[in-house]
Amino acid sequence: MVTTRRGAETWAEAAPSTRASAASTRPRSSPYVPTPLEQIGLAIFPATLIFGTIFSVLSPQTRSAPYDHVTQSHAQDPTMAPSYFARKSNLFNVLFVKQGWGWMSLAFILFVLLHPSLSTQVRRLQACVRWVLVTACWFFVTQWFFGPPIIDRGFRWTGGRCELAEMEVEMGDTSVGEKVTAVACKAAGGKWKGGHDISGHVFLLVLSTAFLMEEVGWAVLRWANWREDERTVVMADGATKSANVEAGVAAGAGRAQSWFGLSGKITGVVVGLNLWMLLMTAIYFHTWFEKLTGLLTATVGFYVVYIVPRFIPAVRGVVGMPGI
Ligand SMILES: CCCCCCCC/C=C\CCCCCCCC(=O)SCCNC(=O)CCNC(=O)[C@H](O)C(C)(C)COP(=O)(O)O
Ligand SMILES: Nc1ncnc2c1ncn2[C@@H]1O[C@H](COP(=O)(O)O)[C@@H](OP(=O)(O)O)[C@H]1O
Repeated sequence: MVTTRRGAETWAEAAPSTRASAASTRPRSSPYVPTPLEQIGLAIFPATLIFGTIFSVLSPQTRSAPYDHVTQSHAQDPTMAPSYFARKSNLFNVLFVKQGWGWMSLAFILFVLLHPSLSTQVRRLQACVRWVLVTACWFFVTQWFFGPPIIDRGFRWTGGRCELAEMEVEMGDTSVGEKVTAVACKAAGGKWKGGHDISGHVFLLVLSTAFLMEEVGWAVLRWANWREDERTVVMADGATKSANVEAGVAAGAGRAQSWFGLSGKITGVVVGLNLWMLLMTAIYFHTWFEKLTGLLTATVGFYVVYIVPRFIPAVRGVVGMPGI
């Protein structure tokens, strides 16, 4: 942990050798795990899921509402649902989460275009490369993975299938059982039943929030030099150094300006709504184990895009690091 703070001017004016030696004398966090500050940010996700799950068990209103394990939800009738947020048709779900990757991407694009900390083309390009990587991760897990997405493949691997609806049985239609995606199954009138259904909502909300926290958080933190960078990286010669040694812009360069800007504030709204909806999913939907696997799947994507580059210089050369 850093014990001293430098003014923007001091840091910017210091000779590179002075900066490098200051960096090398600091106690280091490991490049293989998130920094202590990141750990606090990331702990919000399991804490929200644990709190929501405990709340759902303790709340008399939620406990007494009928729950259907096939649809992963409480009774949807407005008179029986334990809350407006327990209904899949709630506007925050339909307009926000169901288009969640779009909203996150919009906030991110605005930040990349408008925030002065991303002033160079290289920084913008590397931020976009990281967006493409997390988007590919989202796409493979929830939309398509050389056929059905990973969530639907996992459901089938764990014994799930599309169960025939009554009408299809009467009509002798057995093709419904062979549907390999949840969407196709439900559209054909079947029930997507019997397997482990990784929570797509938990996955999407955690990955998109962690992405915005990394991209906007580190950029703003270095821009304002509000707190000194704790990240460390493994160099090509194997030495571990502060990420600052690779920084193109001095920490604190924007100290005198607005730290977040309009785009940073928009990101804050998206992050706030994401966390609220994560809490709602935690309280009203899915089993605790499906929420946990949603969280773990998002954690793998986060680790690959944000931690792996810290200890593999060649990867870092392509994807860069936020704020550096
Ligand atoms: C060799 C092949 C290589 C392929 C490489 C693929 C790389 C993928 C990269 C990009 C492709 C996609 C481009 C995406 C552009 C992004 C723009 C958007 O954001 S799309 C519009 C908004 N749509 C969404 O946000 C949908 C979000 N919803 C979901 O993901 C799901 O509905 C859910 C996870 C919320 C859960 O669904 P549910 O049905 O279970 O409730
Ligand atoms: N916070 C939330 N608000 C409303 N519906 C939610 C929700 N979290 C999950 N759901 C619903 O619960 C089901 C399982 O979600 P997921 O697997 O993505 O976590 C989905 O139903 P539908 O697919 O019928 O819309 C989804 O819409």
